[in-house]
Amino acid sequence: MEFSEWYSEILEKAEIYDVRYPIKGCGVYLPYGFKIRRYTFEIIRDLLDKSGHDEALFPMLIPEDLLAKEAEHIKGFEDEVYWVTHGGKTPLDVKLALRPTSETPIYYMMKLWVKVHTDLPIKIYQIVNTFRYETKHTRPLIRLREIMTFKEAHTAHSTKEEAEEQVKEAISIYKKFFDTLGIPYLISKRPEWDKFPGAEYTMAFDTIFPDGRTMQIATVHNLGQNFSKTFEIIFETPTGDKDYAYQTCYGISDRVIASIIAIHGDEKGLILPPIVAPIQIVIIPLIFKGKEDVVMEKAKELYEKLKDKYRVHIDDRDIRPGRKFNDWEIKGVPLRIEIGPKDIENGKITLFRRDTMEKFQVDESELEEVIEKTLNNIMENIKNRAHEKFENFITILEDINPEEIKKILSEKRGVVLIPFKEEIYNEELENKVEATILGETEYKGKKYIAIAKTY
Ligand SMILES: Nc1ncnc2c1ncn2[C@@H]1O[C@H](COS(=O)(=O)NC(=O)[C@@H](N)CS)[C@@H](O)[C@H]1O
Repeated sequence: MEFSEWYSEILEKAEIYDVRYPIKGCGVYLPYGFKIRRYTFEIIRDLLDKSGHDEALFPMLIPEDLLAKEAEHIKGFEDEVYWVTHGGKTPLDVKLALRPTSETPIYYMMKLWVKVHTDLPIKIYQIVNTFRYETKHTRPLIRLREIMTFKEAHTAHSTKEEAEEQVKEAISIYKKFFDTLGIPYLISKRPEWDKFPGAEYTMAFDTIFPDGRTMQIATVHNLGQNFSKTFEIIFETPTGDKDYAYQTCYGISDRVIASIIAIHGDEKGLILPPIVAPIQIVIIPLIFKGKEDVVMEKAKELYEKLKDKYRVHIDDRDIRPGRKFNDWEIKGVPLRIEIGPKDIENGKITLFRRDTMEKFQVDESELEEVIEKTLNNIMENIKNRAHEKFENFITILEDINPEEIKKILSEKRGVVLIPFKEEIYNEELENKVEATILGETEYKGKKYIAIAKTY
């Protein structure tokens, strides 16, 4: 089945997301999908909190003059901003933008907070919805008009060096985040013509979807003093001089959820990394006539034993076991316990792991140890599989050959790496190869220009 068809179907069949909301580019997180989102963003919250960031919350509405303050920024977003023009029947004297991203409201406030160098650094983030009137093809969780899970971090520093260090810290935080989820990535410095509006430079994480196209799943921007000069975020230095703050910002969105689904799934459905699985272990009682009680009793006993350590669920619906197996395989539940009368007699437990679809038996006495090992092994296995597929999508060429690059990108797809050469690194290279220049990247110790067809 073609990837985008598989992707749309799995969102519905695994009850993750409902696209039928009556606004294009907007959709609904169903409870199962919402839990995946919650566990996923708990990981990034934890990483940010443990590296000195504080979570905050800013208004969604931005007055027109504020949004337009930084020339590059508004130029980059003016075609994508949603405007509020009325309060009820009353026309507003100042149009209000629905935040496409929150540099302007946050930096307006930072001006009020920052006076002396000891007020710095500021390292805050928020996880909110943002709005972009995307004109390209919208896709659920991939290209939204209401970006429902937009984690944006914004920092301000008293030296250029510290801001540079912050960019490095943000990159390492995202590396840990995607490594924890088993999502492979290539880190590139975006070309000048494709950096974030108002930034000095943009570092981006791109992954490769099953259809061979790349997806930008995170970005880190060094803003220099562009915004602090516009917003007058001025501080007194230790020597009593005045200087403008040095800033960075970095963001991820629902695309992380889309990547978990797309990269780890198989033809059967989702395969969820245990760390984000709403149900990590599902217990299926195999009910045989006259043995209902003994089986249910054992199922409940196992549930009690596991429930404090794992997210475990007993599927006691009155339907055939095969139906239950199918439902939970589609939903990507990493581990299944099947419990029937014969097993109980022999003190055995049958386990099924979703990633390899293999069934195996263990003595009840070793169940907990085997569960812990198997869940860890599932994570390792799906991460290795994802990296293998990712590496297979990368083609290194000795030199630039537009025809060969076009051929690779239309047949094999993925990312083409050509040795970095300043003289060819410009916008017309994109036209020559009829693809996107992701940027300059380090790959296995060498510097390349990365080229791909992207989402
Ligand atoms: N329309 C969209 N739908 C879903 N995700 C999006 C959309 N537009 C951007 N993103 C994701 O949001 C991330 C951050 O967006 S951004 O424009 O690159 N950067 C910012 O807005 C900066 N303020 C850092 S938060 C992108 O890397 C991309 O992964």
